[in-house]
Amino acid sequence: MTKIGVLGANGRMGRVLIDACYQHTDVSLGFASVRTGSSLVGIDAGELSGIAKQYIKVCDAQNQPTGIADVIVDFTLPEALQANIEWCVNNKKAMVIGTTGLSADELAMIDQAAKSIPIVFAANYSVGVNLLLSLARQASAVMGKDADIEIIEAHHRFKKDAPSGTAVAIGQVIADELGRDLSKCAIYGREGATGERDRESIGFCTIRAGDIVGEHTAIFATIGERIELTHKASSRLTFANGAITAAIWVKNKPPGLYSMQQVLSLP
Ligand SMILES: NC(=O)C1=CN([C@@H]2O[C@H](COP(=O)(O)OP(=O)(O)OC[C@H]3O[C@@H](n4cnc5c(N)ncnc54)[C@H](OP(=O)(O)O)[C@@H]3O)[C@@H](O)[C@H]2O)C=CC1
Ligand SMILES: O=C(O)C1=N[C@H](C(=O)O)C[C@H](O)C1
Repeated sequence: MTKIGVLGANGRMGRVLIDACYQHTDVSLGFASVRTGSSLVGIDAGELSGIAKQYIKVCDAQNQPTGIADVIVDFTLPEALQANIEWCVNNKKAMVIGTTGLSADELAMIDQAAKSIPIVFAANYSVGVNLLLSLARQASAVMGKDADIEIIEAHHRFKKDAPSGTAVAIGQVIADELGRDLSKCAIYGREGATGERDRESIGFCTIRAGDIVGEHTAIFATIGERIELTHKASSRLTFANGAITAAIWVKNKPPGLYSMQQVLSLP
């Protein structure tokens, strides 16, 4: 049995993660924490999640129990990352991190922490998106040199970062396969007299609307044909279930930084 500590328990993902812990037979919820000073401290984690009572009181992020959870699952926001990582390193806890929109410094923080604790870090924990990453790599190898490559993503109106972490991860896989530097070839939206398309660029297009859970398409278009790889998530449980799979996998791993592709043994 793997005991999970859920951070950011009041978030869209936090609440679904509590539900996923309840549904999985081989994990259980160790604790669930919320932002320091939140009025939700003390309420039942199950009630917060909208499921049956769990008889676990939501705790304050600065008062998390150190002896209960084996793996900490962090789907919060970039500003919470440093404190979350410090707590896990100090208490020798494995981590599953799903937060996106991280800066270079924050990514370096994860790299540094992974020297002392095992961490799975992925922009997307769904099986389908991780398969799409492998397919995008394959499509790049076969037709990437000739194709115009565009990545389109759509998410709910509440999302705070753009393009999505998943879109960036797809772009990175493609750029790596083609030997391009994503920071130089990425184009984030177009407007006005843009001129003809630069053949080496990788375009990103972002849609924010309503309650879209998460959709990604990678287009490889030549003159005469195109391939479109599309993934559509229709439930956040997809991400939460993937994070639980990662938590079980990483529990007894040595310190290091692991990907969801490794968790799923994808090529
Ligand atoms: N990797 C993946 O598969 C997926 C990743 N994500 C990513 O996960 C993250 C969370 O998404 P989502 O749940 O929709 O976002 P929400 O805004 O709904 O949740 C974020 C949670 O983090 C908490 N939080 C923010 N700052 C702090 C802080 N300083 N200390 C403690 N808690 C804090 C918020 O607390 P409060 O409620 O008090 O504001 C909130 O509960 C995003 O980065 C998103 O992109 C999302 C889905 C899948
Ligand atoms: O914020 C979200 O909701 C999601 N964020 C992740 C991302 O930025 O890629 C993953 C998923 O698409 C949902």
